[in-house]
Amino acid sequence: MSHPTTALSVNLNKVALVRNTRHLGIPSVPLAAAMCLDAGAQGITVHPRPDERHIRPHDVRELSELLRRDWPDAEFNIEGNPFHNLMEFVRELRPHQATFVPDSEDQFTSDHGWTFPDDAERLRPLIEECKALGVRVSLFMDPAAEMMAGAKAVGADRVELYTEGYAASRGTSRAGTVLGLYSQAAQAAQAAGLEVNAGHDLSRDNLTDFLRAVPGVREVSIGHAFIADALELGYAATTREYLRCIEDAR
Ligand SMILES: CC(=O)[C@@H](O)[C@H](O)COP(=O)(O)O
Ligand SMILES: NCC(=O)COP(=O)(O)O
Repeated sequence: MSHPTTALSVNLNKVALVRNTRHLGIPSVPLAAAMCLDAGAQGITVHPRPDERHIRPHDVRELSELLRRDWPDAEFNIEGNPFHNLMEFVRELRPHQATFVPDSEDQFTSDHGWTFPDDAERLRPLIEECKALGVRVSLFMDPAAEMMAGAKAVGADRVELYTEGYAASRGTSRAGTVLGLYSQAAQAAQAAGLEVNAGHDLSRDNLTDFLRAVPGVREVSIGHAFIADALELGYAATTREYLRCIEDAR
């Protein structure tokens, strides 16, 4: 049985970060989205952090409108902490997917996932609200196989495996062991009835090996390395390169 291809969702945080360093409106976040989608990306991800260091509320609204109008088959994934500002965007814009991330307001970058059973009861009503609005819920998780049943029990549709640990292990003596943790976590999630996404520090150098080792990943959301590559190659060529990395894993 042929498995669905892993979707590429381009995270545009770092386009907004550069844009915010002048009052000129360039580089354009919507134009970056259009060029990546035109080149074949299946979705767009943003993480509108409360301090607005990069993606700002107007970016989220403009992208939601752009995708609805011009790219109805593309998915819009909004990431954030549901106890901070994420739910306002979910209620207003009803994206295809909300990715719950347990970041503090001033966090340098995302660096850990939810834990179960600790986080279950406070997450449950917000997950129920998202699903009642027709929004798929993905929980940002460390590769902990033992946590996946808890993620399912609280009502999540998907988990997003936090892949910084995988990226950092590449080229070390722990690489095989660490990759095995991700494979086990993905299998445990799928056995529990969850679908699996992945993201953080994925790149052209590490993506194919990850997808070959970790079965059935539905979506990878990639931003930092993608935008760094796009500074050299352009959005369209970079999108094609990442789609090739995904295809090479099939
Ligand atoms: C949740 C995650 O790992 C990333 O999607 C996150 O958006 C990165 O945030 P920064 O781009 O602010 O580092
Ligand atoms: N969820 C991961 C994401 O959207 C982008 O993470 P990164 O590629 O910027 O590390």
